[in-house]
Amino acid sequence: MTELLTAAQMRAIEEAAIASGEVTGLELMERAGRGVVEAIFEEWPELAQTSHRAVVLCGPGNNGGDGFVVARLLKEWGWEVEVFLYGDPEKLPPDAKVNYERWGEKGEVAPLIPGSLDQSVDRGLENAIYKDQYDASGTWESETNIGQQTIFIDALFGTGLKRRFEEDLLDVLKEWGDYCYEYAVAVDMPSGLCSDSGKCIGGHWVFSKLLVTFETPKVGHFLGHNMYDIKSFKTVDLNFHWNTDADTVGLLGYTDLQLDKDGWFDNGMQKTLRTHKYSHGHALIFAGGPGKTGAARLAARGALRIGAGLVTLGVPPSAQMEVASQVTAIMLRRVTDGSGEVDGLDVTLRDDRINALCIGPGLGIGARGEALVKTTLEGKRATVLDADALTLLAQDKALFDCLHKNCVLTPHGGEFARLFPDIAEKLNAPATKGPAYSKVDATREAAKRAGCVVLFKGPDTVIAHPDGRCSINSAQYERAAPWLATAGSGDVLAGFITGLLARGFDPMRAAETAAWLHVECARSLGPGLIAEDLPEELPKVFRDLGL
Ligand SMILES: NC(=O)C1=CN([C@@H]2O[C@H](COP(=O)(O)OP(=O)(O)OC[C@H]3O[C@@H](n4cnc5c(N)ncnc54)[C@H](O)[C@@H]3O)[C@@H](O)[C@H]2O)[C@@H](O)CC1
Ligand SMILES: [K+]
Repeated sequence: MTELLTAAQMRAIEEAAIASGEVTGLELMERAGRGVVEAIFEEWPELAQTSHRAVVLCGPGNNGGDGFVVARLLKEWGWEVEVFLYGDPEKLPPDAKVNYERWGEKGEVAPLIPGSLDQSVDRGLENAIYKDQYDASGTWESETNIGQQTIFIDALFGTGLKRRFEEDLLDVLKEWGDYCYEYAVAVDMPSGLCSDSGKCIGGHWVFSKLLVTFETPKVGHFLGHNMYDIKSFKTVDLNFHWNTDADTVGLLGYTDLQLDKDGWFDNGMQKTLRTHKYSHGHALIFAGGPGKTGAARLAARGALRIGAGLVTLGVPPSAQMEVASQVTAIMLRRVTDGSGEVDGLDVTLRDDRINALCIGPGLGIGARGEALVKTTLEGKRATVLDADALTLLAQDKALFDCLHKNCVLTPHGGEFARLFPDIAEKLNAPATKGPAYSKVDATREAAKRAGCVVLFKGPDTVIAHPDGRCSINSAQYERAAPWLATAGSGDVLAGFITGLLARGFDPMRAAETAAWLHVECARSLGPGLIAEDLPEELPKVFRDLGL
């Protein structure tokens, strides 16, 4: 799994490498700056053809130091380079100071103060390529795109951002935001955003198209939704040895899922020629009353498609006809209440082959729902609790206390806030200091309190285990799938997790694998997706994965 680091963890591994004598800080900075230049040419090969103009904004720390290296290397390529420094050059840290001086042999450094960017843009316009012409329809087009010859490098702040910007810097950055750039690069972080949480600490942040980070991405790169302007994300290898005992966060990727070509999934419950449907578990998913059964049916379809051997919908008698008219491969069983000889859940659960349950989608928050959640939790079987079940847990502390290690909670933001109001308050408080409390911190704290796996949904889904293990399933950058935010998509996710639990996955791995496949289905299908499509796309995704 790609390990995502916090600023403190990154600093620790860098300091260890320097202390071991393997590399100097100056060499790391040189590799970082060179990496940025290479990433620029890789991203925009057209820029390597001729010389261009670069505007580099350097900050008061080592991020600024990287900026001076980039400026020097671009100058050596024959580019026209303007460098601005925010802060006192005498106070630069040692390696940044060396690179400030090296740049000083090639060009000037202007202070970054309000107005300086406007003047720089004016200078750029003197050489602008004006495109005045008739377009195909005969309309006069006039376009002046400063981005056509200027590349902007944001090396103001990286992992060391600590507090809100002073007003003078805010003025400068608002000036920056007035222009639309075709070529804009964030060095390590978009300045203003926290590298641990992705939150805006500075009061404003710098927009870019390309983000270049170093050695391994930071946790904050994959949290929140502030980095929507970044179209491309690159990681430069700084080439030093490190490993860390710290609790790092994993970024989920295909190779982490141990999907196995011969057996679908390498988990001891593979689908092979020797197995039959009872080898792959039996999932029970509860439906709500009439007119509310769609959510559970979506979950059931998801559980079946992801490979549960059998899936049964537990329905109240009033909804039996509705559900029966809609399902075929999925079975149906009357479950009227938590207990009772006629249609009681306790009777259904006498069947030990039912090894995974899903409760919540469309369940309702009335007495039946509450009784079913209670009996479900008492059974201690692998269980996904979603939607209305989460509301019921939030309302009843005694019910919440019944959660056990085989549970998976799948809240979205609103449900999370109901279940863990104090944690959500910390998470949603305006960030004023770095590093800020993050969605990773919040999900870890929630998992510990609940004593089970918590999957906190979003384009930055965070999955945490009570023992501290944590991963992010990102639907950002090249995995962006905004069309996944559609009614019922969460029900399908709950069904995917349930299906994998039925197949014997442990709760953490079931949640991680399901979340990753859920995004893959959305990416495979593309815009126009509705929740019903997600389970139906799984066979294609499996096939594309070579399963
Ligand atoms: N960790 C690594 O392995 C490497 C880090 N490098 C670079 O070094 C960066 C981290 O350097 P630093 O720790 O010096 O951190 P930064 O350069 O991000 O900024 C720290 C400086 O900014 C000041 N500061 C923080 N918030 C401020 C605010 N709101 N207003 C004004 N000043 C503020 C701090 O007092 C400090 O002087 C990384 O992001 C990366 O760009 C690279 O040079 C190479 C290797
Ligand atoms: K930056």
